[in-house]
This record gives sequence, structure tokens and C-alpha cells, in this order.
Amino acid sequence: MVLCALRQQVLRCSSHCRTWARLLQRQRSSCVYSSIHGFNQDEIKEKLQAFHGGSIDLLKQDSGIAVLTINNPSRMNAFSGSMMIDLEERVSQLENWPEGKGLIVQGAAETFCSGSDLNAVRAISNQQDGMKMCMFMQNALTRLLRLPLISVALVEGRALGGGAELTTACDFRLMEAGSVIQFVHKHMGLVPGWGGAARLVHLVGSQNALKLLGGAVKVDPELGVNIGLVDGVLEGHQKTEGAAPLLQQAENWLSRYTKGPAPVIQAVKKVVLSGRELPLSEALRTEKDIFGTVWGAPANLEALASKSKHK
Ligand SMILES: CC[C@@H](C(=O)O)C(=O)SCCNC(=O)CCNC(=O)[C@H](O)C(C)(C)COP(=O)(O)OP(=O)(O)OC[C@H]1O[C@@H](n2cnc3c(N)ncnc32)[C@H](O)[C@@H]1OP(=O)(O)O
Repeated sequence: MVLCALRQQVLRCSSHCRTWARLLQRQRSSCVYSSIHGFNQDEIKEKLQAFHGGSIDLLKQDSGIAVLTINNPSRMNAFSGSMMIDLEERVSQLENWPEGKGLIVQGAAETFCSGSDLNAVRAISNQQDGMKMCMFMQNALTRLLRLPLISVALVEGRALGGGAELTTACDFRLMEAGSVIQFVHKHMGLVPGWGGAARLVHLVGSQNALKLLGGAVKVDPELGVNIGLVDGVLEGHQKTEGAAPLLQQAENWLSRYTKGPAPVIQAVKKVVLSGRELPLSEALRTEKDIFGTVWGAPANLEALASKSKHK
């Protein structure tokens, strides 16, 4: 009897492991570009590495909420080439964080990010290299958005160009009163290339996206909330006496969604992600697979045993 139950448990575990492995594989192979698209990651990495400066810093906290900081204050947190490589590495670290539940993306020194480092942009202004950089960043930001963590961009100061695009690679956006998100690409004779236009259309609809990109509109918190780009407005702690530090406010905001065991929070993100990205039949099959990973798992058994009521 005991052996039989044990055998069933082992079978269940190995089936869960297979499902997770399949889901993880699906997630890993979720890069937009690979060698079959003629994309050579090592080649572009070598070129990007030549434009160094700044860093992308990752702090994984015991709470299961990590903080990713865009750190290049002397250039208003613009992305140097080496920071693009850093970003990809930090995303890999987050993909392999079983205890992770949430992620806050912020800029250092009270501003979010002013996009690509214009010095690097000038140096790689030929079309081929520009497109390779864009493929590299699309891969990194797509993987960021597809992390099994609930992510939020904390916008303080300015999010310009590629910085505005980065905010759309998070599940949510919080803005400090007085901050601005601006897709300035038109003023630079460009359009977004890091996937920001495609994601913006999903977030705010094509009419609003056309207005924001076509007019290079400065989005303040009020406009952001009105069009559905922004999910919350935080009090500027330097201007409002008694207000908590912004990062603390963002953690409090996020914690209502990350409360609970990591496997459940990760499963929540995964079902939403599959619903958002996959055709319905495939999304339904994926949802079934993800459901299989939480059904009968410890959090589910504990909840059943506690006979919890949802009043
Ligand atoms: C593919 C391109 C596209 C993309 O990736 O999708 C892009 O992102 S293109 C880049 C878009 N961003 C910009 O064009 C920003 C340009 N900068 C500004 O508009 C202003 O600097 C600012 C960000 C509004 C800040 O203005 P202000 O507060 O007056 O400060 P300063 O202008 O003095 O800036 C301080 C310092 O930072 C340097 N800086 C700012 N942004 C960048 C940048 N993107 N790349 C490189 N350097 C940047 C700025 O030059 C100043 O440096 P110093 O002159 O050496 O002090």
C-alpha cells in the first residue's frame, strides 16, 4: 500500500518534471531570432562589447522580488553596448531562479533610461549592424517579458527612446508623479526597433500607439493611466513629505500580486503569458500543462487541508 502510494508520488513527480522541462524549453527557445534567421549572437556581442560603460545590476531578494537597475548615471542611464550584453546575462540569471516571483526594473540616480547610448548609435550607424543590435535587444527584451515573474517598470524621471521601449517589456508600469515616458524615435529619424512598437500596440491599441509614436508624445502619469499604459502613480518621495522611497512603494504595490508560493505565482504568469501570446487552441493546451504542475502540488494540498473559505 505504502509502496504503491510512493510509486504514484514518484510517477507524479517525474511527470511534473517532464512538464516543467517542456515549459522551460518552450520558454528558452522563445528568442525571436536564432541562427535560422541568420542571427549570429556572438558576432554582435563582440561589436557591442567595444562600447562599454555602465552596468545592469541585479539584486535577488529573499522576498522573491528582484530589482534590476539600469546603471549609467553620467549618461542618464543610456544603454552602452556592454550594458546590452549585461542585460541578456541578467535575464538568463532570472530565468534560472526557482524562488523568483516578481521583478522591479528601475534606473539609477532618479531617472529611468534615455535609450541607446548615442555614442554607440553613431559608431554603428550602418544598416546591418543597426539591425543586428536590434535583433539582440529584441531577443533580450522578449525573454525579459516572458520571464515567469510578474514584472514592473518603475519610471522615475525620464524613459526616452529605447528606455520607453524597455518599460513595455514589463507586465506593469508605475510612474512617479512628474515623470515622463516618451517614444522620441521620430525625432531621431527612427521608429522603435527593440520591439517597443509591437508591444505598445498590444498595450494601448493601434490608435493610441499611432498617436504616441507619430507625435512623439510626452506621456505623463495622467495620460499614461488614461490610455492604459500605466498601472499606478507613485508619490514623488522628495516632493511629498512623508512618502516612502519609490522602490519601497513599488515593492508594496507589486507584493499584492506576488504573495504566495513561487510555483503558483510563476504558474499565474505563465497562463497569462500563453493567453497573451499563443493562438487559442495552443494557449488552452499550454494552460492544461501548467495547471498540471500546480494540481496536487504542495500549495494546492495545503489549501485543501486548511478548508480555506474565500469570504
Ligand atoms: C535605436 C535608437 C533608439 C532606441 O534604442 O530605440 C534610441 O533610444 S535613440 C536615443 C534616444 N534618446 C535620446 O535621444 C536622449 C537624448 N538626450 C536628451 O534628450 C537629454 O540628455 C535628456 C535625457 C533629456 C537629459 O537632459 P538634461 O537633464 O538636460 O541632461 P543632459 O542633456 O545634460 O544629459 C546629461 C548627460 O547625459 C548624456 N546623455 C543623455 N542621454 C544620452 C544618450 N541617450 N546617449 C548618450 N549620452 C546621453 C548627455 O549627453 C549629457 O552628457 P554630457 O554632455 O557629457 O554631460
